[in-house]
Amino acid sequence: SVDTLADLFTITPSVLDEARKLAIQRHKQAVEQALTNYPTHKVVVDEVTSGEQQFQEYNIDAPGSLPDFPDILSRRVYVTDVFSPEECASVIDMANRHFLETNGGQWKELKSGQYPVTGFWIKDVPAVYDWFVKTCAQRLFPLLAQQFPDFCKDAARLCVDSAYLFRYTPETGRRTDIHTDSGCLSFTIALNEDFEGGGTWIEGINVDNSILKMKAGQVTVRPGGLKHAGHAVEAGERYIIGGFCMHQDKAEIVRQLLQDPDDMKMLEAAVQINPTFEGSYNLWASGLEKQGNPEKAIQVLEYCQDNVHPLSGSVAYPLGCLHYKNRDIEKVIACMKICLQVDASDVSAMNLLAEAYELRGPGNEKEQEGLYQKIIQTPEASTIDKSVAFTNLGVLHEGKDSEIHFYNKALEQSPERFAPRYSLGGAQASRGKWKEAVESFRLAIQHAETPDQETQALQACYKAAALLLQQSNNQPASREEMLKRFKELMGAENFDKLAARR
Ligand SMILES: O=C(O)CCC(=O)C(=O)O
Ligand SMILES: [Fe+2]
Repeated sequence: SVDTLADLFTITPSVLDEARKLAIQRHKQAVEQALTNYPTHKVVVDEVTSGEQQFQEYNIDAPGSLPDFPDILSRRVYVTDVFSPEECASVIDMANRHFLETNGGQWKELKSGQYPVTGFWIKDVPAVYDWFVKTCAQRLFPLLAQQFPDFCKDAARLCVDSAYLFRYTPETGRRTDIHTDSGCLSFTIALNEDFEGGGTWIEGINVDNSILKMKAGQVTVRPGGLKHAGHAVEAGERYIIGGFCMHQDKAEIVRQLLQDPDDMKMLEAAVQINPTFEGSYNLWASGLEKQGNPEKAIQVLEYCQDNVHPLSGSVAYPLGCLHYKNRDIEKVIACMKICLQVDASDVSAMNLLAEAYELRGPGNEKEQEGLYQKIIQTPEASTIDKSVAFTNLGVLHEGKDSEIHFYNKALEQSPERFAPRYSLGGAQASRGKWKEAVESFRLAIQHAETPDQETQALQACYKAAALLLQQSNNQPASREEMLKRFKELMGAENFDKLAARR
């Protein structure tokens, strides 16, 4: 590892100047796009009549810093009452009606990091959109300007980079991944409160469990660069609107430089310009790895972990993956433990941690078993995640009664997967259950995902069929008779396929 960032930098001061220019250019384009998407500047805004709005205020105490304007934007979160329950209900209603009319009532799915969430970009739903553009200009921008006066003196200079409405449910997406927003000022509107769980997790906020709860109609305003997540909903539906804003006249240099994941110089420039923002390092490191320089990628991430942010999943996860490729198992384990300390339901981290324990060899079965069980019980885990975990449990329980039970559970989760079908056949064969094994291998052939898997399953099927025939007390009288029986057992098509390969 390196002690100073200077040892990692390669770009010249003139490239740094270019970077700033490019970022300003991108910002201009982003503002233009923002005003096209959300023409808040065309809304007539009445003279401000009401007095100062009252806010509850929360401090943030976390490592690292905001990507842009860290000295001007205070790391604070503010909550206030804005909308009536009726107005909130009518927005939810507009959204539901839209999907009834356009998609049979079915909501669309968006991605948040490793998790799916149902919802939509506000600009794609006309009724909500009209209400939203007006509301931003007339009611929300003024709140942002009021709370961040050093950053924004004139609410009319704000614009919306992007905005979405999310509907979290336990079944269709209960949470978002931990992230920062695409804009330096954000607001979140709580549209309802009749659900369990939910709330916004915000790194380092001084409330219980770092989860901020709002009543319907309340709005949070905060710097978009704070790390946060929609916290898991346990029951019911939770509706929120998130809006990410920019100042038309103030370019977000670092965030803009991070837009192109392949432009290495610009990623390095982002780190040079604000080395205290942890979020640039993983993008730079990922570019370095793609360029064939994993050693330097590791140095970059380790520097960040040691000097900028010791508890960051977006650093620890890619760093752990790089260590995994080097078979540096103890370091993988340390990194994945950091991920799970930050986010106890990070399924990707559980999977990689379990693989690390497997590579560590005999004596680590308890840890693996614990992790696979945990994945199965984690609501965020996808059916594939769970199927893989059940399959791995089967492998861990090889030879025991539970082995077959676990493969069947894996198939219940995900009947399309090859691995549990093939493993099930193997488990039946090793118990001398040739007839069942032949059936399982036939299904495995059907579900092969690669030509190698197909060959593997064809051969296993043949072998099981042969052993089954051997057992039979009426042996085939002729070679023809024997071929016929093989074809019956394996399926003629499979038999021919295998014969053709020999
Ligand atoms: O669900 C929440 O409270 C947070 C959603 C979010 O990420 C945002 O509004 O930016
Ligand atoms: Fe967000």
